[in-house]
Amino acid sequence: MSNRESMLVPEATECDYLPDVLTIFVVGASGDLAKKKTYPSLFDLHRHGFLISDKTIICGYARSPKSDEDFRDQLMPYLKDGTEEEKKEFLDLCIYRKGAYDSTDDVASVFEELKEKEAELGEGGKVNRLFYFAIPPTVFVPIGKSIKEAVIDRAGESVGWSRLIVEKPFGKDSESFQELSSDMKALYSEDYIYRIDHYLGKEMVQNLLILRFSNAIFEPLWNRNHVKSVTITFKENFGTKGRGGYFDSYGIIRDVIQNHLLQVMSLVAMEPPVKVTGEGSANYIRDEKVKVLNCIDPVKLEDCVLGQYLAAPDGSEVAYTEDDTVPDDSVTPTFATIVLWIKNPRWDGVPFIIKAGKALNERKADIRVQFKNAPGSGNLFDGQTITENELVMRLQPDEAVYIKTNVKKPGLATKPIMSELDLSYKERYDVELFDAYTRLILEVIRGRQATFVRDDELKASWDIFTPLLHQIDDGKVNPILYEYGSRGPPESDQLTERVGYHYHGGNYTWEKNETIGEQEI
Ligand SMILES: NC(=O)C1=CN([C@@H]2O[C@H](COP(=O)(O)OP(=O)(O)OC[C@H]3O[C@@H](n4cnc5c(N)ncnc54)[C@H](OP(=O)(O)O)[C@@H]3O)[C@@H](O)[C@H]2O)C=CC1
Ligand SMILES: O=C1O[C@H](COP(=O)(O)O)[C@@H](O)[C@H](O)[C@H]1O
Repeated sequence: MSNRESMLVPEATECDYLPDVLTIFVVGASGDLAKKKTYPSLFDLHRHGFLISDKTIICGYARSPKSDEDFRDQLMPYLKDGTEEEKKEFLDLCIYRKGAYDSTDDVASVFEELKEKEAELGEGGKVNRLFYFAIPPTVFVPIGKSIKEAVIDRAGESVGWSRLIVEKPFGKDSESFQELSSDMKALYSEDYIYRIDHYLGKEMVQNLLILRFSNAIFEPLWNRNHVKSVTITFKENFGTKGRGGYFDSYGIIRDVIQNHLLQVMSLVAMEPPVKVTGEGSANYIRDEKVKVLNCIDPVKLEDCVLGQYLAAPDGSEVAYTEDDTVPDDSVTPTFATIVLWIKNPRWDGVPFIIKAGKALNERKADIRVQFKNAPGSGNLFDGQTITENELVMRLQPDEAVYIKTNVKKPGLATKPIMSELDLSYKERYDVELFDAYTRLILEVIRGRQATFVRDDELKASWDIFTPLLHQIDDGKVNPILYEYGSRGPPESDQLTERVGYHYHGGNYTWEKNETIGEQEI
């Protein structure tokens, strides 16, 4: 058995749902998300043995008419990696039915057919049902109501669990979130609902709690006495790429900061939960995330820099406002650096810097914990440069954890240089890292809610950003313009420096698998 297989198999054997029939009902199956993420992830689960052909029904549901064959042809180009035979076997499981989202009758009539299939496959055994909402939030409640009346309320004794996966955006501010949340709560209790934030499914984000709490070396340092700043960065080297219509009414804060990056930050900053894995851990973890979010004051304008991208200097890329789907006078930010302050005994005074932008110089996401300088090091080393240690966890591309550390430059001189303790995943592990969606759908099937966002977490996160978002929506803040392909507005570096982040600049170069410099005597 290869290393790759050995890392997969124990997971498959943990799946106690496998003997039951599983019906997956994908609402919005004709849409972009379903094609690009939901179905490819279901395919991944199927070809790795997490979904069993003669126990699984996958039914797509949306308003447009389509035959099963047409639907399968549309999915085919999005299925990557597997063999043609694996693709065919998976697509044979996928059927498509048309219906309205607000029609209990339409959903009921599809389920009449599905119940027959379930009975055929189940041979009297148990049936579980997963409903995936790959739809805009405006239709969460209508389809939620139709499913409840047509399926959940009429579930017979053979039905085991029913679970709902819902996708962001969960509102646009505190008020719209509350409205959506109370409408959904009137239909479903919290244990039915799995709110996806795909950043929680990324390998390195899943690694955070293990790294923090299973190593004796980190937790004693993880506080205001030793940490100087924490930076969470998200950069994309492309613009809104035709998604300007959606993006313009959201902006970068609603698009990635209020959700993905704040989720990552709450895992970095929270107190240890009662349990990280096993029985009860989902609520223990989420309790701690909410607590830390509730210690953050709403963002003040002076703690943020907003930007919007211009065209590329060589003319190869157009400015944000030149996108046909964006109004010419839009002031929607495509870049933001925001400093958050956690008012609790662990973090009081430590800046948590969240930086996110589109059309920048590179694509990357990372977490950077910068530690304070070693006490007395200036004197000990005769004024030679000693730089602050940094623990960096790179989420993408190329997952890595490295600690920037001062060591003696190899050779005869006694000169400190910055080097790294380096764990690069590609070099260390021969294992397929699954897409975040694949991982998260499997977690839903296993009934593990820890990596899904609870209602009260969302409330707390909207409360942090809502006053700022309203100022932006009211046109009270003009973003600073930056060139496509740059690092964003220079004011961002000025802000991070002002709050205490120290950029090491030319003191450090990473030279993969190469020797460092000339030997000094
Ligand atoms: N295992 C591995 O794969 C390892 C890879 N490396 C690589 O080595 C390189 C250097 O690593 P590292 O030192 O961690 O990261 P960088 O030097 O790229 O950046 C460090 C931080 O400084 C910021 N920054 C960059 N330029 C400026 C500036 N002019 N003023 C203020 N802030 C600035 C960056 O912000 P911003 O992102 O916004 O530009 C980033 O947050 C990277 O490419 C890294 O991937 C290093 C160690 C191990
Ligand atoms: O949710 C979103 O995330 C993507 C970035 O996801 P990643 O996994 O590729 O980092 C972002 O491009 C998009 O604008 C946003 O809506």
